Amino acid sequence: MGGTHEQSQNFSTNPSDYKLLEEVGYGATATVYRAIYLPFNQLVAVKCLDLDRCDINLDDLRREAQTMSLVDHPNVVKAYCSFAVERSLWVVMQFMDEGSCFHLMKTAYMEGFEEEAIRSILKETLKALQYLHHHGHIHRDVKAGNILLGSSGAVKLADFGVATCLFDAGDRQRGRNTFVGTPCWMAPEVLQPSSGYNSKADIWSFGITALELAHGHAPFSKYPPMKVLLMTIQNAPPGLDYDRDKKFSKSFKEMVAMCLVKDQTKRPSAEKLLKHSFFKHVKPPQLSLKKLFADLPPLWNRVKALQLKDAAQLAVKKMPSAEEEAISQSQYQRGVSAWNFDIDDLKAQASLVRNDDDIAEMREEDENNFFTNYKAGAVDSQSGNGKMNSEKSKLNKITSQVGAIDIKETEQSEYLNKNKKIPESEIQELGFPKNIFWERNVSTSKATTSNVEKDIIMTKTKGQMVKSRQTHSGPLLPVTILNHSKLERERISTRYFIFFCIISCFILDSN
Ligand SMILES: Nc1ncnc2c1ncn2[C@@H]1O[C@H](COP(=O)(O)OP(=O)(O)OP(=O)(O)O)[C@@H](O)[C@H]1O
Repeated sequence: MGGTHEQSQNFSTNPSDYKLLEEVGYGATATVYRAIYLPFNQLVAVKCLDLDRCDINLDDLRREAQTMSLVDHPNVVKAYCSFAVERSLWVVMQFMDEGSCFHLMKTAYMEGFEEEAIRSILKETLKALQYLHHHGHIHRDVKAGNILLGSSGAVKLADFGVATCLFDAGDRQRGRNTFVGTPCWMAPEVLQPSSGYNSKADIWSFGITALELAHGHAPFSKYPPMKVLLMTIQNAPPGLDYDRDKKFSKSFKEMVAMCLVKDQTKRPSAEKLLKHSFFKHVKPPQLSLKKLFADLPPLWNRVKALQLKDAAQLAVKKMPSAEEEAISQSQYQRGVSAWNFDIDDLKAQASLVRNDDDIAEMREEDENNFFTNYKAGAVDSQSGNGKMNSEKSKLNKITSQVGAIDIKETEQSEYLNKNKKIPESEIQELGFPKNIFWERNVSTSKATTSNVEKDIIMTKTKGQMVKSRQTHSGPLLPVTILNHSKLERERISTRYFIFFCIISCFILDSN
């Protein structure tokens, strides 16, 4: 599949050849470490997939990882090898030292990037899609969390293949209370069992990703998955708004609108989209992207700070629904990922569809409250002194369950320490400008703040990964990627079930 663009020596499958350094990322099923491959003294990323969380078939997973190793394009993250280490699977890949666009936005660009940076990121991503589609593959998980950046300005699409397999084999077996993809990035035809989908579904996801990069969150991300499914089918496609998105160019708006056409046959191919005027006068990514990271601490400190923030938020939410919140956050983080759904959860969510506006409203207020209090009054312009006003009565109810969270500025770190035992020094040592997470969020619109919490990633424990006995290993072997007959069959039946749920909801709604 193309020429060699990166170092392609054989990497060993012996875990003791890899020295794991800091944690540089985490998703629903994996923790990613910066690591050194000792024989070559080369920096790599090691993605440790927790098989207990996934309950997957190792052979399926290895087949997908093998696919990744065959992909060879400057805009696709290269996987070197994979092997099992006790109850985890390690995937060794290129290290991208600025992490994902998703994490970068959560750290420092909560309202999204400027158009110039978006243009570069999208153009490089589109080149990756053009390559994959040309070779007959569908990525199926295009989203900001899977677009990785390097400090030199490199942009690479990640998670090709592995995620697909994981979600197929893992989630469905685990049943309720496990992770579910929120279908924010999912094309409408994926929900129509009769129509089938093809690479044009990636173009829809690409359009949604463009909106995610522009706003800091994907459209509909504040809603529960079932609601998103319904909105994707019923509503007009999301897009850049004439009024709200004045700062973006006409050609950007046009390009996004071309991707987000419900009729997949009317969507352009990646190749055609690359010729759109929006991508004509793009600066080299080295120029447009480098400045994004200019004043930021190293990736691992950013990731650690995000985890502390998550932990603090979960501490504030010590109430019966805290577990739900954690799941919800994970759902958002995980995204549409391979377009598979947890049937039991969808059933439960379907029964909530009528009330989810209330839920969303409550969450919005709750989130506003968190930031108001956590930032010690800097956000809540209405109350001035940080106390809640009558419009936030629902929130009062929540906070009374949580306990006193109306913290004064001087009490902020004390509060953190008391509730999560996070040393203040640890927060300061991360080297952030003061309140970096909130800098771009002060006095933002309600819509923006409301999505912050959804975008937060569940905190994960590092201790799950064991660096010991190797139980199953092997080099990556060439195999075909599209060999998912059993998985595909399951996927199709799942889609029929979803379709059935949706029809039921329509009937319920019309009654
Ligand atoms: N090669 C890499 N170099 C640097 N950081 C990486 C690399 N791969 C992944 N990451 C970081 O780790 C995060 C989680 O990785 P990944 O998305 O693969 O995990 P996951 O569990 O499959 O997530 P999800 O299920 O949410 O897609 C990414 O968002 C990114 O920030």
